[in-house]
Amino acid sequence: MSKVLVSDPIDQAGIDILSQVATVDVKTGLKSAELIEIIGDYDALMIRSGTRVTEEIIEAGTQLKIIGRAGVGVDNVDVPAATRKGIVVVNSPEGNTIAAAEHALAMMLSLSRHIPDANASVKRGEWDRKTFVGAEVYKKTIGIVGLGKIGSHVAAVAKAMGMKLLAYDPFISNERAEQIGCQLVDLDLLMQQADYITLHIPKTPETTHLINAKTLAKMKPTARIINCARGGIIDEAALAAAIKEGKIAGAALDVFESEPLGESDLRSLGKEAILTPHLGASTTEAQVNVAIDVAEQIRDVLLGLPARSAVNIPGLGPDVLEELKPYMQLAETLGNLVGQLAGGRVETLTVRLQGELATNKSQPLVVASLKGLLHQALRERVNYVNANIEAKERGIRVIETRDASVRDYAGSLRLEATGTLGTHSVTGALLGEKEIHLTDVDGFPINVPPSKHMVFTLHRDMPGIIGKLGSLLGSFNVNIASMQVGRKIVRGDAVMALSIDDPLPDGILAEITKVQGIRDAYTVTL
Ligand SMILES: NC(=O)C1=CN([C@@H]2O[C@H](COP(=O)(O)OP(=O)(O)OC[C@H]3O[C@@H](n4cnc5c(N)ncnc54)[C@H](O)[C@@H]3O)[C@@H](O)[C@H]2O)C=CC1
Ligand SMILES: O=C(O)CCC(=O)C(=O)O
Repeated sequence: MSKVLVSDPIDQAGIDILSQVATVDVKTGLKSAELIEIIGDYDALMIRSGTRVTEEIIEAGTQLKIIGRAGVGVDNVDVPAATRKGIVVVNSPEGNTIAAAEHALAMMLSLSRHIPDANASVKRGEWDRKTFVGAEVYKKTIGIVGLGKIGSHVAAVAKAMGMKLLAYDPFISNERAEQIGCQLVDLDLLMQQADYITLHIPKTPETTHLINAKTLAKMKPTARIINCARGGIIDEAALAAAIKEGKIAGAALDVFESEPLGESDLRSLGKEAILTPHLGASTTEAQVNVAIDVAEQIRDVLLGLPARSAVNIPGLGPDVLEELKPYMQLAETLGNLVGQLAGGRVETLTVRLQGELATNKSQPLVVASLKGLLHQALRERVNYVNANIEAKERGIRVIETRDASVRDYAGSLRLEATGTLGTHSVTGALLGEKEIHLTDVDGFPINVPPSKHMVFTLHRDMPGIIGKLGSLLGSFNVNIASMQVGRKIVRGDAVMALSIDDPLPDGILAEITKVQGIRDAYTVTL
């Protein structure tokens, strides 16, 4: 049975799902060295923001197949290191969207009405109404940095509260921003005009210290800034100084450069600053959502199925996966088949999306084709994560083409492999949405479902040849399950595809090619 390590607190709903397929150990608060010591025993690691998954941990995780982040940000995982090792990294892109957005909005209202400090003063026995005079958000301007899932929800609620919306997000179109009711502006203008600035961007090298002494200096003295995204996007020392010097009115922070927050100037600030201990996703609902979302993906990957929200599989989002899943299986099967027909080292793989398939994203199908192609060489070491890298390292050139005019089947996929031993091609389609059929081998039309063990021959279409091959296989006790011949012209060249019950015993392929009229023979195991 597989083993899963859960190294941060995760809702029981997730543990229950993992337990269906694995032994689950929950060990929270581990130091890095302790994690390195035990990670080698586990097939999967499930974390929240408390575990930093470094390259060292990934190197020590020799059995690891998947790292599941029960949340959005994967900045605490060395994703490139995981990708190099073929480890899938998944997250829960939407499970805590509402929780994080509501926390940011709660921070904005708390800041404008001094709720935390007013509450603390009443609890101390005071009744001070003058100190806590606040400001309304109605008709004020909110500047949203990052108009993704969380930023968009913040926008919708802020709009309903009567706020004017500005947004900075270089990756969002004006049309999308308009739909949300936001005016897209550059960061400078947003910093200058907003009364409340709220950050909803990932932490990347580009966003680290995006908000610094220089950008803070552009804010109005009455403006406040909220960070419920990631610590380190704001330069904390510069922020504390700006508040102390009265250059801005305040800040609310849920996330910090170093967590838990240690000694910091931020802690000495008064009611102008509100600090929470990374609570953005801490609602009962969000924790159930993310635990289920990520546990289901870990379960699927441990069962050999693809994950719906892998962050290190190019182009494979949940919607794409849903639509392309059966075609990915087709691509993988064809890749495996053409790789075996090609035999030697493959130098070029041409992936052609045909018919209706031509309008789809090609990247996931290319990755699946490469996974199949490399299967003979790498077995389970190749997966959707590292197939591209492995192909590149082997110098395999990938050419993607499309031909929407091919109409034999609704959608079909053609792979052509050129290598040291020549060129071979296979085409396949789905019948009844899921059933894979080979529709062409080396340019000869056929229509057979692939089976585990197959023999293909290239032969002359002439009387008696099928009988001779059948007798030969029979004499070696090889049972033929099905057989089909594909030809272009009568008595010309033809391809025969045979499904056999067991692997072809050693030495028989050479015997087959001795049959008069048979030029080439190949055996494959899929
Ligand atoms: N405090 C907490 O507990 C939580 C924090 N988060 C944080 O919130 C962040 C945002 O989450 P989502 O909205 O779900 O992500 P998302 O991916 O839907 O949206 C992020 C947006 O940021 C934009 N962006 C990227 N780089 C940018 C840049 N340099 N300047 C401006 N915009 C940029 C993207 O175009 C995208 O629209 C996450 O990356 C995570 O770090 C998420 C959940 C909970
Ligand atoms: O796991 C958590 O509580 C933090 C959530 C978070 O920061 C995220 O989802 O990016």
